[in-house]
Amino acid sequence: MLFRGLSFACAPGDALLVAGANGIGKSSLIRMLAGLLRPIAGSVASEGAIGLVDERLALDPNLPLGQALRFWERLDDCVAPARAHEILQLEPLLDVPVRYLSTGQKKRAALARLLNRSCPIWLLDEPLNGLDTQAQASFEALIAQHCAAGGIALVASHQGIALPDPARVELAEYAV
Ligand SMILES: Nc1ncnc2c1ncn2[C@@H]1O[C@H](COP(=O)(O)OP(=O)(O)OP(=O)(O)O)[C@@H](O)[C@H]1O
Repeated sequence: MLFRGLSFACAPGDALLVAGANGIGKSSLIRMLAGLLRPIAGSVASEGAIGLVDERLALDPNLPLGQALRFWERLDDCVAPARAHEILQLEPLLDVPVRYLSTGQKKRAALARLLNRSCPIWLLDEPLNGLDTQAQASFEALIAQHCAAGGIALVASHQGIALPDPARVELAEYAV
């Protein structure tokens, strides 16, 4: 048992920060919200498509990045993939096999998958991990834009992250 008695709601435009020490259950909560893990008790209701970014890249390590991203761009009916490549500065990397990308480059590739889906609910598990200061600031700006356009951003992070007027869930308060 990780936590009990936790309840919250997010409306369009909301940002919510899930905070807590290593192992408290932030990733588990995010996986429950994404429908990948079933809580022992309680329920999750959501309206609208959910985009999850966590430590798993979900890109073929043997393909050049452009081709690996194209797999998802086709599945997701993405109409303007070049936009995400540009925003995340992936253009110079499109011919590089995914397995050769650095930690931060891989994270930017995962974020491109998220942008290409244009889904209203973002579940972000440690989204700044591996990003340099400039890439962190750019992604924080993207989160602010997403919320300003009526999206929801729910973020688990143990490092400081700038979110627009965030609500905060301190998981330690619900720990069992
Ligand atoms: N499938 C599983 N079966 C059993 N225990 C698990 C499982 N997945 C995670 N745990 C345990 O649940 C606890 C919470 O893990 P979780 O990954 O949710 O923590 P976290 O708050 O995201 O940690 P971190 O900040 O280190 O990423 C940990 O003690 C972990 O070992």
